[in-house]
Formats: sequence, structure tokens, C-alpha cells
Amino acid sequence: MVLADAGCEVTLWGRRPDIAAAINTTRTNPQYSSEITLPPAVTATTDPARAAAGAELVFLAVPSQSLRANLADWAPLLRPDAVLVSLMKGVELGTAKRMSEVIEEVAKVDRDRVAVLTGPNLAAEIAARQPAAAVVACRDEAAARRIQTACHTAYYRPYTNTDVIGCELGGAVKNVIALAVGIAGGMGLGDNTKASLITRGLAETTRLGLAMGADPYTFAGLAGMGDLVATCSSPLSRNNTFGHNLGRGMSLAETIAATSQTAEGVKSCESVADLARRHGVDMPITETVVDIVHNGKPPVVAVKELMSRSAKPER
Ligand SMILES: NC(=O)c1ccc[n+]([C@@H]2O[C@H](COP(=O)([O-])OP(=O)(O)OC[C@H]3O[C@@H](n4cnc5c(N)ncnc54)[C@H](O)[C@@H]3O)[C@@H](O)[C@H]2O)c1
Ligand SMILES: O=P(O)(O)OC[C@H](O)CO
Repeated sequence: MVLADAGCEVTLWGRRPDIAAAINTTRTNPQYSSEITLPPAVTATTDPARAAAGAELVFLAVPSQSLRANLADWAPLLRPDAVLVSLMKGVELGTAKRMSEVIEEVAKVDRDRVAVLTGPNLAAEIAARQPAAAVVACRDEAAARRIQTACHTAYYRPYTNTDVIGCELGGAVKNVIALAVGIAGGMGLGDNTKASLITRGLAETTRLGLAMGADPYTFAGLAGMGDLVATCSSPLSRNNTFGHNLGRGMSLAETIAATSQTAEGVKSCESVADLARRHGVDMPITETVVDIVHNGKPPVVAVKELMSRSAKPER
């Protein structure tokens, strides 16, 4: 919708023939965001060759853990000069790779042709065409500007940035922090607790970013603070809601059953913790989220442990 509103011809690939047919005939997706009428410039197909044919810009928006397998099928179909844009906010399990790294590796493209679009962009609000800003990150500034133009509308304001690592980490780690904030909210804890988690969450994100070569200023921008605030304060966030359900006592199985879309932080908390260990960075909130979500640690115990860590200077 954003790309079409900005003047692009868009071909949307999806797995399910019934949904693709519904989009083409009714201009709506009956499963997600059925209240939106898609612009006429959007058509849908289940044929990846048709979606890729001639596409100068390819926006990738499948759940992060499925990117490698999906892209392996699509890569041979892409135009050799296509620019690939990741909308995904996760880190691959096992390899601890960022999505742009997976794209470079699987599609065998130079990193100047891989970009990331991120920022405080809760889908339902974008779909309602409410004003929002975003960041297009690419090592090649000219490519970032092309993408910026391709998605700039009256309600969507993208900025460019060359710090791909920082922008990607901001997007992936905020999902983990949103789980922590959601858990706190579900436990009945208030705004001091949430603000402390958000701020210390940003501190551990920045520490990891510095260790990986990111620009620390990125974390004060839309990809860092901006997305963290949106995700940690909104009931529209899947990660925040997932955490809230855990915090109010639902089991992991019940919480997964109640979640219809991807909450990236659930898997990426493990890969972010892995990345932190590989870089020798301390990420106590991320480790706590792993313990609660995957190791069955009761949230009350986890809070006590976090609060009894040794006292230290703020930075
Ligand atoms: N929804 C948002 O508000 C939002 C905003 C910004 C970024 N993102 C990021 O975009 C990415 C996708 O999120 P989403 O909200 O669209 O998630 P989603 O769960 O709605 O999945 C996206 C699409 O991928 C399809 N899909 C699921 N598993 C698949 C698989 N194995 N292979 C192929 N297709 C599959 C789904 O049917 C759906 O159409 C995530 O990394 C998320 O963090 C989401
Ligand atoms: O619904 P979430 O938690 O995946 O967050 C959506 C977007 O990433 C917010 O920018």
C-alpha cells in the first residue's frame, strides 16, 4: 500500500492462492488488515517468477527464520541488478546472522544492493495511513535514496542512513525488550519498571551495536529509540502482547496458541543472546527474556535476580 501510494507498481507474492485471488478481486486481504482497500497498483500472485519479473526493488517480509529457505527459491528469479530490501526484524537462529547478511549470502549479491527498512512502523497504524517516519539503511547511499523515493508518501516519511548494522540491531533487539516490557506489564508492574527496562534495554542494544561496529547515534534515532518506544508502549505490538500474556501467567504453549502472527523476539531472543556471547557483550535483559520464555524461569524470580545484580555506574 505504501509503495503503491508512492507511485510504484507492486506485485505482492503470497503462499495461499485463495488470499492472492481475494486481493486481486476484492482489493482486500481477508486474513490480515481486511479493513484496508489496496490501491489498484497492487496485484498479488503465488508465482514467485511473476512477482520477481523485472522488479527493480524487492521487499522481503517473511518471518525471519523462514527467510533463508524462501530466498533460496527466489534468488535465481531476481533481476541481476535488483536491490533487496529487508523489512524483517530478527536474527537467524544458529548462525546469529542479521537478515541483510542472510540475503547477501543466499542471493549472492553485493552488500551495496542490500538495504533495510525499519523504524516505529506498527502495521495497523501504517495501514490507517497515520503519519510515521522510518529509516532506509544501505551502505550505498544512492540505493538508499532510491528506496526512500519509492516509499515516500504524505503519511510515510523515510530517512536514509548508511549504518545497516545499527539499524538492523535496533529493530531486532527492540522485539526482545518489548517482550520484557510486556512481561512486566502482565505482572502488574508500572511505568517506572517499564521505563527502566526500555532505557537499560537501549543501553544493552547500544553495547552490542558498538561491539559489532554500529554507529552509537543510530540507537538514539528511529531504528533505535523510536521503534523501542513504539513497540514497548503499544498493545498493537505482537511482542509486547506476547510478553504481557506470559507475565499474567499464561504458559508458553497457551501464549503461542493465542498469537496468530510472528512475534520475532520469541526466537530472536536466543539468537541475540548468542550474538552477545560471540561478541563478549553483557545483555542481562535479553538473557532474562531467554530464561523466562525458553527455560521456564518464573517472571517473579527473574525480576528479583535482575534487581539483585551488582551495583554499577550507568555507563
Ligand atoms: N507487522 C508489523 O507491524 C511489522 C512492522 C515492521 C516490521 N515487521 C517485520 O516484518 C516481518 C514480517 O512480519 P509480519 O507482521 O508481516 O509477520 P506475519 O506473521 O504476518 O508474516 C508475514 C507473511 O509471511 C507469511 N509466512 C509465514 N510463514 C511463512 C513461511 N514459512 N514462508 C513464507 N511465508 C510465510 C505469512 O502468511 C504472512 O503473510 C517480521 O520480521 C516483522 O518483525 C512487522
Ligand atoms: O508487532 P511487533 O511487536 O512485531 O512490532 C511491529 C513493528 O516492528 C513496530 O515497529
